[in-house]
Amino acid sequence: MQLEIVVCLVAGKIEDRIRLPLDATEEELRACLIDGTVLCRILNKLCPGSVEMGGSSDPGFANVKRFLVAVDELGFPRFDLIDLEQGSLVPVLQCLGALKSSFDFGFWGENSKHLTRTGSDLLEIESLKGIDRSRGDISKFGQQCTQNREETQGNSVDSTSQVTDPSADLVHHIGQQLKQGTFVDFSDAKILESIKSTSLDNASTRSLFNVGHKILDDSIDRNNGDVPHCVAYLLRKVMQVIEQRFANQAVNLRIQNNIYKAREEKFLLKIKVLETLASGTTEENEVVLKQLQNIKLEKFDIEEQKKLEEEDAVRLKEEKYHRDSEISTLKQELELATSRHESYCQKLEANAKEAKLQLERKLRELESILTDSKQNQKELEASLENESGRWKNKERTYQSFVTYQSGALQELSGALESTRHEILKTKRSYSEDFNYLGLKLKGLTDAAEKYHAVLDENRKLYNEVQDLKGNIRVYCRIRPFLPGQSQKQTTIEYVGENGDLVIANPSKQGKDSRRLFKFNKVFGPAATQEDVYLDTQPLIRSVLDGYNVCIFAYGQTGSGKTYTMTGPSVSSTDDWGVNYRALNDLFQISQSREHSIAYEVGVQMVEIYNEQVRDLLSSEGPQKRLGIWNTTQPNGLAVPDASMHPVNSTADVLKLMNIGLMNRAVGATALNERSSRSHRLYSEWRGFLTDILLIVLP
Ligand SMILES: Nc1ncnc2c1ncn2[C@@H]1O[C@H](COP(=O)(O)OP(=O)(O)OP(=O)(O)O)[C@@H](O)[C@H]1O
Repeated sequence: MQLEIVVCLVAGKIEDRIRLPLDATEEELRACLIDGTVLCRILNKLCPGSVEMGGSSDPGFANVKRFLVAVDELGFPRFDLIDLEQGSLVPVLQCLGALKSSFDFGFWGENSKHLTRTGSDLLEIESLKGIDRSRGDISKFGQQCTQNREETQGNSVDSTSQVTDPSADLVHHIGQQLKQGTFVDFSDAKILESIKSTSLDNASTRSLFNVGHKILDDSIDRNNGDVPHCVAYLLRKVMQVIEQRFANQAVNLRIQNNIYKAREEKFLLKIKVLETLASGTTEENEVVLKQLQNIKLEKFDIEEQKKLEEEDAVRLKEEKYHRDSEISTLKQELELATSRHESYCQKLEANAKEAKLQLERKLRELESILTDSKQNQKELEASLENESGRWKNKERTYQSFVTYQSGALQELSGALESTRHEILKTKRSYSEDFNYLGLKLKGLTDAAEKYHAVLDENRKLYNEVQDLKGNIRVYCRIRPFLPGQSQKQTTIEYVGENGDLVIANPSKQGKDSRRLFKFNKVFGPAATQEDVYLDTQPLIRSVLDGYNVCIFAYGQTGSGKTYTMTGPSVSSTDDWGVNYRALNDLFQISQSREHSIAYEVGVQMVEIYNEQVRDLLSSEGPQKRLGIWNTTQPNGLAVPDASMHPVNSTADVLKLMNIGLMNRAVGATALNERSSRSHRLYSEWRGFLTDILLIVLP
């Protein structure tokens, strides 16, 4: 393949042939085009006079610069000088491709027609499209040219239509994206990029119409009536390119028209000259005739050419008419699409506003949540810090504790070792002592046996002393006047140390006006609870030695029986009466003897009222009567039928007494009426015995 064909193609005739081999490299092509002469010639042949060409001796790249200025003015894609100098040749080839495309379209009028006749050469330019533009592979370009030549040999103008259109890729690309709906997602910048990358300006007008149709067909196929913004933009771009081309074409037609008019005037002038010559000499006429024949021949050629051009003009007009109608249809569709697109845009804007509001609301919510979270985080961090501080303190404490313990352990193990030695030593001495003590123990056992015998003797003697003191002892306690009785006259005239008591009876005269009573001891009004108990205490030991003991209080109502036997209050031990003190001693002595003797203590609580005996601790209730009180019965005051309750401490007795007292209160009737035999004994002295309490120890 030779580049000269490119030159021939656009120049119409071969001048300054520059030969390039078929497998020309990129550098060979660059060397061919570098001075700009070839480029200027191509452009001048396409559009005569569009570039003023300097000589090949012009300094620098003057011709290239002129070519680029002219290309800019004509609205073709350009390339930079640097591309031709050392960069990629792809932009250069794209520029030539655009020139060729405009040629296809017949944009260049006369020249284009000339060129269309050189169909095979045209294919060489077509082969420019065969270059892998992205890689600028020139060798491929050569092979493609050869291939195209072979394929299209014998074909003329029509073969151009079979050659791949540069914008076919664009149509296919746009169709694919419309089908996939990916255009909808494109931004304007992306669409622009896409349009640039697919060389919309280089596309043929037919292809641009195809693009328009494709967009509209796909828009109808998609059935939703909406034309995406980017598609509308592309459509507008296509329309602009087509309009620009038609405008350029109209300008060109006007230029050609002017050229034709000038030529016509020139021919008319020539005809006039010929007519003038017709009236001249024969020699002159022969010369003129020869010239005339030449002119006729020339005229015939011109007429032929004119006829062809007229046909072209008609064809172009028709084509223009069709394209005008297509343009108006496209414009209408474009307007429709624009209005749809605007409404779609408005809808989108409304949606976007709503979405923005929602997002702002969500953002506020999220911000508040974030603030809360930060607060929580701070609190958690603070508590974590406290906790970790606490745990560190604990750790330190435990650490020191462990250190201390391990020290103590070491000490203990040392002590254990020494103790072990000590034990062994002690064991040895113990066995020695044991043998020694065994002997001693035998002596002690003998002594203990003797001691028990002595103890029994002692006990016997003690109880004999108690007997000697009297089996029945009667004590008298004088109750002090109660509050409010201070004005009362006392009936006690004399209290003897030996137990004598003289009572005065003011109602009687003479010898009967006073009477002497003899007791074991008389306690005065100032005697304490302890004083009263001291005489009773030795008898408690006799109880534990197996003797029967009975302590009871006898006296008129209000004489102080309960006070003496129980006490005014239980809370203070000083107030305790005979009962509590006796029980306390009973348990103390029994505990002190527990190693040698086991005692069982039981409690009965009965009430004798109107000679009727009632069991106050009976499980059958306080109303249970045990029979008639009879002082002559063999058991004396003991009541074998009353229930017995085992006790181990004074507290147990107190509990039982509370129960008994409660039962007594529940069962008591007509307490005020007293007619017991005992009362009758002292009825004679009732009036003046109210301050006397008898304590009887049988
Ligand atoms: N030695 C005393 N010192 C001070 N107050 C006493 C003394 N003896 C009795 N009293 C008081 O006299 C009042 C009557 O005493 P107490 O209830 O003991 O009589 P009682 O003989 O038990 O009467 P009853 O037969 O009606 O039960 C009580 O208020 C008591 O505190």
